[in-house]
Amino acid sequence: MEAPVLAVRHLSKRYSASQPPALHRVDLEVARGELVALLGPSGCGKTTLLRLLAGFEVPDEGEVAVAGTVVATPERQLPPEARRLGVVFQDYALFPHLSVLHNVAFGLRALPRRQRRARVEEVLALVGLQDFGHRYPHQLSGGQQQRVALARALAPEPEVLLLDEPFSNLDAALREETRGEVRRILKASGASALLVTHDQEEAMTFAERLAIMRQGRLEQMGAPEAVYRAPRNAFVASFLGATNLLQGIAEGSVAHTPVGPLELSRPAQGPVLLSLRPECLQFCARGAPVRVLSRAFKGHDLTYTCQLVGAQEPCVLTVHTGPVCPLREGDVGYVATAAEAVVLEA
Ligand SMILES: Nc1ncnc2c1ncn2[C@@H]1O[C@H](COP(=O)(O)OP(=O)(O)OP(=O)(O)O)[C@@H](O)[C@H]1O
Repeated sequence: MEAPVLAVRHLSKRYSASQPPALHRVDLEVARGELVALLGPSGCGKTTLLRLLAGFEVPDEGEVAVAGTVVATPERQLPPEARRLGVVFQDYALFPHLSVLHNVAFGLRALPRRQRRARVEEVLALVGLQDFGHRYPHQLSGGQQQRVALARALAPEPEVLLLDEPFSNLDAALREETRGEVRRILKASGASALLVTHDQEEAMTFAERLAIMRQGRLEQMGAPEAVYRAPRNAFVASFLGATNLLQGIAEGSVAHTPVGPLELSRPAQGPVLLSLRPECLQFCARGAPVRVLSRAFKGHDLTYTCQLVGAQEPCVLTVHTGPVCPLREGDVGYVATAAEAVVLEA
């Protein structure tokens, strides 16, 4: 099997002795041609990891290898420009006084003129901006500037692209469109990329694999659907989409919970913590009685927040339904489950 194009081993970084480490023994690999998203809440260490990869910080422990070459250890670091990494920043960081052509040619100064021209034309065509070479950044829309930044980063044919929250400056509609476009361009060019984001939907739609971080540690890695369906713990379950966390008592493949007996993702005995996604609960003619606390209509679906009636401990449930459901605030309905509950802690 081919070696990973990016390999991070046991990487740690602490900014000050009085603070917990910003990054603690992180292991992460990106395969050639793979799109990976690094996802986590604010302050979890995403930017720190990116800065260590790019060569803007020095690790305390561990190493970074790009295409089999070690580029950073605590003792020895290659300079950023020698790491064969491309970076697309949140604010694009285009040179305002240079035309699109010159922005894209910036990293190609070592190439002979004719080759440089050909490569610039090639990447501008790849991002669909072949007719914009003579414009300046301020004459472009946000989405177009983003594509210029991408073309500039791709031009020197980096081994891996690091994308630092690249869509966060775009408004919602443009963000989705640009994200799809950038993904298409990266797949078409066979690029390998690590996208840093705190946006779950962005990570899930963009990446083939997610790396979920919390407090400087990697919590779980896997394909978006696999992580969504089988989160390893309560943090991952709640961070990647909404979920209901329920206590229960397991007896083999079933657990007794405040919403009734639930089928389990794996057998367990005794006290368990379970995750049940809102779309796995349905309003039915029979089931656990709930009172509707709030109802949010979102066009294509509805989100209900409900309180279980008659439970010993207060129990609030989130339920997702299709766009048509008559239950209103204050109504009593009945919920039943339509899927297995995921065992998080047994
Ligand atoms: N230069 C620095 N000096 C001291 N502490 C820092 C420095 N940079 C980051 N930190 C701390 O390290 C931790 C991780 O920060 P980091 O910026 O890597 O997180 P992040 O996941 O990128 O957050 P965000 O999504 O808000 O950008 C935080 O507690 C932060 O306060």
